[in-house]
Amino acid sequence: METILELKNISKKFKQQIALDNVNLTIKKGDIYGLIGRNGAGKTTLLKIITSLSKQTSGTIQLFGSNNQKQFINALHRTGSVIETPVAYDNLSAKENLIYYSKLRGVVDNEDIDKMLELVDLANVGKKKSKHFSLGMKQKLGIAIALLSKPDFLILDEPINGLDPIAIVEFRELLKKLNKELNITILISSHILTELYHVANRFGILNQGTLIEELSKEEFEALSRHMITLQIEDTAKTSQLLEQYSINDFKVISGSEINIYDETVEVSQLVRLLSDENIKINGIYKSGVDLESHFKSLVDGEYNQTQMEGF
Ligand SMILES: Nc1ncnc2c1ncn2[C@@H]1O[C@H](COP(=O)(O)OP(=O)(O)OP(=O)(O)O)[C@@H](O)[C@H]1O
Repeated sequence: METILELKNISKKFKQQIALDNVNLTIKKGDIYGLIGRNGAGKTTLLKIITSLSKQTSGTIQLFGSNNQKQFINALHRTGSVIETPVAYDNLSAKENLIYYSKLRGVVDNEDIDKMLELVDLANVGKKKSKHFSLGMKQKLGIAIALLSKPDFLILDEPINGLDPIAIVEFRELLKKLNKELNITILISSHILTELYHVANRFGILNQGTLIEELSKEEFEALSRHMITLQIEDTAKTSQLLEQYSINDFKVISGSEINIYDETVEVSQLVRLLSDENIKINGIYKSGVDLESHFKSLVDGEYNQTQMEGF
């Protein structure tokens, strides 16, 4: 899969303050990459560096495989972004804003503008000035402006911030549509993990300027699953027994431990099964980690694993 963005050892210092510390990150074509971090983690600084609004103190950026400054600038033309302040003009309507920006960028095509308004669901707002738009509408207009030059890569800084729940759902649908139908790779930041969880396929967790973890959606899903951990002496016999009782969603972790992910299985049922077969149980407990807890554990060093039953 083509690499769209590769950051190598990106660092940024503001006088004595280190805002980014050796960030390495790769985004592949087709990704919706969620960059998660608390306020002040360095998200905006990183996105500004990628889009050349700010210069890194050290490290390299490859955008669409660029190997020099000229190629990087060309690659930037394939990138659209909405970072920090909304760019729309308050006294212009959605359509007038798009006409203004398309003229500015030399890409005037009224048909395209109408399509764009339709795409972001602003086709019916008529002459309403953008200063009277809701936050969600302003965000959509910002995206429409960024899409005017038909980018292959879209960078959005906290676009979900402050939206109401319905606007969040609509916004996620829009991002999925851009990704699936227009093949746009997306980098999106947020300080709320669950906001990105439903839309992104890969995640990077930024904490105090350091990218502390990169995870795929599947890895996150595996983490958030609830499970029963069995500590027994005979994992082979236990595995056979589980299968015999159609409990197939389990994993042998070591010679003495099995994790069972099937949420319909009860601890008491397992104890009975194993006792009937004279399999010695050294320990059995239920555990689970939700996403926000995992995020918190990474940034705070606390791990919210609950031991509910054990002996
Ligand atoms: N121009 C600047 N001068 C000095 N320090 C800065 C500047 N821009 C950012 N910083 C500092 O760098 C750190 C990272 O800031 P940044 O805005 O990138 O974080 P963020 O993750 O985007 O946070 P938020 O979610 O609050 O926008 C912060 O400590 C911030 O104070």
